Amino acid sequence: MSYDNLTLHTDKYQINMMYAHWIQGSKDDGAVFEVFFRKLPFGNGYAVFAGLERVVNYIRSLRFGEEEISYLRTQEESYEEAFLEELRSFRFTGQLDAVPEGTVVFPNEPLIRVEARVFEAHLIETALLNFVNYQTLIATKASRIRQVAPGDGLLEFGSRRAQEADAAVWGARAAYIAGFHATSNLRAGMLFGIPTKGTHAHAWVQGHDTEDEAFRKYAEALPDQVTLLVDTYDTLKSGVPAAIRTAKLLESKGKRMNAIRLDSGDLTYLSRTARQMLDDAGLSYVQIVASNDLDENIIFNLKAQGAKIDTWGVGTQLITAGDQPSLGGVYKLVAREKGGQYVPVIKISGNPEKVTTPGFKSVYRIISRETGKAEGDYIALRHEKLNAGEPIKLIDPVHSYIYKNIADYDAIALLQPIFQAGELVYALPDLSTIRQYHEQQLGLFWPEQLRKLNPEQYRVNLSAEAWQLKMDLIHKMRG
Ligand SMILES: Nc1ncnc2c1ncn2[C@@H]1O[C@H](COP(=O)(O)OP(=O)(O)OP(=O)(O)O)[C@@H](O)[C@H]1O
Ligand SMILES: O=P(O)(O)OC[C@H]1O[C@H](OP(=O)(O)OP(=O)(O)O)[C@H](O)[C@@H]1O
Ligand SMILES: O=C(O)c1cccnc1
Repeated sequence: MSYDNLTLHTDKYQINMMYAHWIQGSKDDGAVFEVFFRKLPFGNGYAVFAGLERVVNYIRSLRFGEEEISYLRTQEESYEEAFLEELRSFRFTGQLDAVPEGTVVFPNEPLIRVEARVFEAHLIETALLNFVNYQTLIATKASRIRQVAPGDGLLEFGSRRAQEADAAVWGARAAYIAGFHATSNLRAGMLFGIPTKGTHAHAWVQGHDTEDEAFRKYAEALPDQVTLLVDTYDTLKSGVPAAIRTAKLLESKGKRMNAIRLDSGDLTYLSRTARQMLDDAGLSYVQIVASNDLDENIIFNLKAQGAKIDTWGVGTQLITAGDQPSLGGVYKLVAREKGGQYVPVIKISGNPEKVTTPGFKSVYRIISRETGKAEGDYIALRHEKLNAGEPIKLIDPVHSYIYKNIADYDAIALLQPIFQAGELVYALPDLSTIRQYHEQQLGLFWPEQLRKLNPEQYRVNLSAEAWQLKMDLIHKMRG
């Protein structure tokens, strides 16, 4: 059995719908789907889009092999052999547009747009959402952590607590995009080129007769990498003094110890006292790393309390997005081919926030030329042309009485072509480029929109035409 083929990483209902389209002869009809989420996680004011690289790899390697076909045969008696046969030559032949990874994104705007044969478009829903929901969630969590410790070192330590191996490595990557500096996971480092870092565990200290011996042996083995975990027995009475002795030993060999790590207790008190002890010993260059179930709220509080911590090791709460472990991204049909033309479709809900916005759409970030800041995102129908300089009206999609006119702006198209006619046309940027791009993205927004608590809402707006289409379809379907 191969663990690597993700083609059946889909919900059975997708294959059922593909089969039903195949039966009724509509499998080649075009369909347009959009990926978007409705609500920002963690009460944050923005999200950080991630997951595209995985989506690209997935789309490129979609294949129903012998194993997949044989398995499907056992799962549904109705599936005719000719259908299974058709799957053998299945390839993604459609168009996929997406916002680049690292883009700051908001609710209800298309992050990925898929235009493909309905046969193909159905299959990929589950995997696309799986990748994008998780990675965007973790990048957003990492971004919040970064916001509270902008000048400090941030290490991703989550692998052991992650929801399995894929989450560990793709989560480490998402955290790096959003500003973490390194991961402890070597596979993530190898796969993606993320810098790696590591200290040592309590087991190293427990595995020796004394803390002094443990620290000395460790320092002898890795003299240029010495960060010592000082809380195994008693942080201030034995750990820090033993670390100081080890640092002095290193100094006598012309080396400098990197840091100590605190992993329990009151991190403010311990870090302040340890800082003083290190400074008094002439070791002001030795830094302090802290870990222990940290998240953005604890780090914010520790900093407010005056903790003297240079680097934060963050595991569980980051990699599992502990306070909100899923992003509710969805994949919705917005247009379908009928008689050779695309017609817009809508999904109506009693909850106005959940009514989808129909039609084949584009999304632009409207940047004020005066301030250089983003004024709002603007969703328009594909055929609408934005002529820079011509005033546009930004209408709130739910409350149409909320609008603003804007004239002096630049409009940046957020969706980039990734696949055209099934061919990859996008050069995947390397990770450091994505990270820099994310940093630039943050510069487009005001601090009020980026703050962690009760941020100012950034608006995603509809064009007048897109808004009218939505109203017309609501009235039509309500009949
Ligand atoms: N000064 C502080 N203010 C707020 N939170 C803190 C402070 N110091 C530590 N914390 C956090 O409080 C929690 C304390 O964890 P816990 O109750 O498990 O204690 P511990 O000292 O880690 O004990 P253990 O030895 O079991 O690991 C951790 O999430 C830690 O990051
Ligand atoms: O607390 P997190 O944010 O999840 O960060 C990762 C944790 O993993 C390690 O603890 P663990 O008890 O697993 O092993 P150890 O013996 O190395 O401390 C490390 O010491 C951190 O406390
Ligand atoms: O290197 C470390 O200190 C580390 C790595 C993983 C988890 N906790 C700590």
